[in-house]
Amino acid sequence: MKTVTVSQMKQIEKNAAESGLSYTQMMENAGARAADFLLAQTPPARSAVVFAGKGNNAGDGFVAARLLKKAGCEVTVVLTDGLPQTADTCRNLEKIQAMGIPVFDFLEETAAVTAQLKNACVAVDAIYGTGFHGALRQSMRLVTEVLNAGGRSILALDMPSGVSADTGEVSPGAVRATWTMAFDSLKPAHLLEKSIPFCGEIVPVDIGIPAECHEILE
Ligand SMILES: NC(=O)C1=CN([C@@H]2O[C@H](COP(=O)(O)OP(=O)(O)OC[C@H]3O[C@@H](n4cnc5c(N)ncnc54)[C@H](OP(=O)(O)O)[C@@H]3O)[C@@H](O)[C@H]2O)[C@@H](O)CC1
Ligand SMILES: [K+]
Repeated sequence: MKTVTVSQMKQIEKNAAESGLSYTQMMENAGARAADFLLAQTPPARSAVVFAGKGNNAGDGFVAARLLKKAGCEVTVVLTDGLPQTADTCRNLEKIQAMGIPVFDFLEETAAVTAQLKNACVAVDAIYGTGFHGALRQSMRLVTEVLNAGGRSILALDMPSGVSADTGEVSPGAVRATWTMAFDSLKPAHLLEKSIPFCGEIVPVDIGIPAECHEILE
């Protein structure tokens, strides 16, 4: 798997979209790989709490939540940043709501979230992916503190939230993942000394982007 910057990744996704693989399908594939991974653990995940932000990273998390639920896993979703801001992510939130998956708002229902997390086998970090920049806000650090507490396994989607993909800069309060699933390509932060401890084990996954869409890198 190659290493690409965030802007190169955007170009690769654009090439994929132009070649017929929609952004919606890429999100579906990313979330499906995450669900498959958790179900393939020994023992398979029986309960999961998915922490979701407002960008496309959250959309991947909603897809994973839906597919985990379909496979019989008990799933709860926690919105950490209010309602989603991208069309695909909104559509995927609607789907999980239609399935009856409980959706909590972290700020309004912190106690309920903490209780759900206590009983969960695994947490999924779908707060920020490659779109993260700067530092985690103080209010978000309360979220990541709860997520990081308790010694439960954490699967970070694409990036642990609070880590900048291009530079590996780690914001105070960043998520400390057990595994980080790298979608399509590695990002610099997956390989940098300062961010590696926050990524845990890197799990590279194919989200269906054809090889020729990477030709900008040749
Ligand atoms: N392209 C695709 O279709 C595919 C993408 N995929 C997935 O999407 C991910 C990238 O998605 P994304 O570009 O939407 O960015 P994401 O990481 O969700 O976050 C953006 C949001 O966070 C916000 N924000 C950032 N920093 C912040 C801060 N310090 N404090 C507060 N807010 C902050 C930012 O706000 P803004 O910068 O606009 O102020 C914006 O609202 C990628 O990693 C992969 O998982 C896959 O599904 C495959 C198909
Ligand atoms: K993430």
